[in-house]
Amino acid sequence: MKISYFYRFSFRTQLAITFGIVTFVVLVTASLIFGFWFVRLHQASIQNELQARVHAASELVMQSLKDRTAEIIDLSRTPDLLKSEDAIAQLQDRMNNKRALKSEYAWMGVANPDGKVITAAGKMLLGKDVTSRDWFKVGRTATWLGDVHEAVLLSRLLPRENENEPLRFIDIAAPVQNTKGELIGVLGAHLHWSWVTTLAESVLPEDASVREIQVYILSRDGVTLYPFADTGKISFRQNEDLKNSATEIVWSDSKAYVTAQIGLPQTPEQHLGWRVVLRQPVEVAYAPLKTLALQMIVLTLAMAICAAWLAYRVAAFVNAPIALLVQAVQRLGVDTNQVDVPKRLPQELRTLADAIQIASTDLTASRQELVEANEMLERRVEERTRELELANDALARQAMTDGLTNVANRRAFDMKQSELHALSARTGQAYGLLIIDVDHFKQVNDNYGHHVGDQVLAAIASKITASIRTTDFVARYGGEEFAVMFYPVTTPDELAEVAEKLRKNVSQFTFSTVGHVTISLGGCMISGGSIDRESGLKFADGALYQSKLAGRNRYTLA
Ligand SMILES: Nc1nc2c(ncn2[C@@H]2O[C@H](COP(=O)(O)OP(=O)(O)OP(=O)(O)O)[C@@H](O)[C@H]2O)c(=O)[nH]1
Repeated sequence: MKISYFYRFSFRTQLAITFGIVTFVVLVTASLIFGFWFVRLHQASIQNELQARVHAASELVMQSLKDRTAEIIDLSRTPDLLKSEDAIAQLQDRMNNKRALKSEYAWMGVANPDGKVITAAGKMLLGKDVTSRDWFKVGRTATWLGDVHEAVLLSRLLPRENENEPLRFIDIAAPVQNTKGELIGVLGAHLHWSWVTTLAESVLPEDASVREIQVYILSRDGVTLYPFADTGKISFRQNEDLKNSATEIVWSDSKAYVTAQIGLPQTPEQHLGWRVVLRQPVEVAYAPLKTLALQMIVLTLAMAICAAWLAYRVAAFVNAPIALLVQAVQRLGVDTNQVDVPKRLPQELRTLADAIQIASTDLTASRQELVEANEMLERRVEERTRELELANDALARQAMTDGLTNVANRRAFDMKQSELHALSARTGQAYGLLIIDVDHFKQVNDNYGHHVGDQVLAAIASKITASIRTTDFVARYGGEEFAVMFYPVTTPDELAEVAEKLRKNVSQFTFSTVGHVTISLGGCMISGGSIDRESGLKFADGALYQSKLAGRNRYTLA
């Protein structure tokens, strides 16, 4: 995993992964060390057990051979053993008893110096010539313990213990001498080889067959003496040193065995050179280790899972105050209220929390100031906007209003007429237009001054406005001229009625300083769909002119 990729995880996950990996490595390392140590211990234990057993087997065989040899020596040195017929008969009784009590004795007897058997247990081989037998040859001069060999003379006389196996013995012999030290006979005994092998096998554990532990007896040359089935077939001597310790050895069957061996100690009476060996197949001996390894793997995995869970919990625990601080910092940018940071924190985080608390306090105060400043600014903008709107309205009104008479000016008239003209064209209903001119106004100016003239114009405008409906429109059309428009007009009578009403109201009004003033009017009904706006104005102007010509203070309709 790339480091940069690692940093994409949350802090908690990073902690969990780190704790998890460390714990896992420690667990696996500990398991490997413990496992290796335990394997070595177990292997040593198995090897030690086999070595102890093979040692016991060797001791037992050697001690038993010693005992039997001692018995033969003891018997051979019995005074007057062959002195008389009675002594020989007694010897036979003793040999009979010994053979009856100790089944390992297959045969026991005495041959005279010429090699003829003169007495024997069970009278076996009595009178037979044994001069060619090794036990007799060596036993003439010294105590002798011979190596295992197949029965020759006795093979027909004794039953076989195992049909598949020849009858085999080991021989013990000792010279029998008279008081002068002259040889008078050789005492010999044949011991069943099976007795030796049974002794060796007696050290095996009860479950030896299950554990496939086998005992071997090898000759000095490494040839298998026991078990008979493997005689001459199995050996390991070619490749291995002969040492009295347990080790793993590949035998001639190409299989590895835990092998414990010990050489039979040699004594003055015996130079057999046998080697007792115990072996157990490695895969069987160490089978429990496989189970143990499996158990350890399962245990390690279980512990790793527990450790991972624990790491996740520990990471959560360690990360909890940091997560709270992160939340507090996130709220700094969102909450308008002051942020409360957690109180119970480690020393380092406490310092950080204090800094966040101070920042929150400052931020809240700054935010409050900002809100207030913003509100004030908004209020001022609203005020200014309202003032601007009022000023704009005033300006708009001013632009459309005649300053002297306070009614609409000529521009406003033009716009209104265009509007009404279009409306009329769309609806098909006519609008009325009256153009009003003050009669002999020049004289007012001339007689009373321009200022009084202005007052008269303002008063006439006021009078006109008061005489028409609020929905009607009045404008100062020119110097001393006014115009009135109303919509809709259906008959000329309606137009005439308004014209007359205006004329009458003005003429009947008494103006200060000036007294009575009259007006002349010219009007027409304009249908927007029939004529254009300018043509309508010309018609009204023409009618006004007619009113002037006709003597003034009247109205004319075009
Ligand atoms: N005081 C004053 N006089 C104005 C104003 N505008 C125009 N006049 C005067 O109004 C007079 C109009 O005179 P004329 O056009 O000759 O007409 P009249 O004297 O009214 O005579 P008739 O219209 O023929 O009845 C002029 O003397 C203009 O100076 C104004 O705003 N104030």
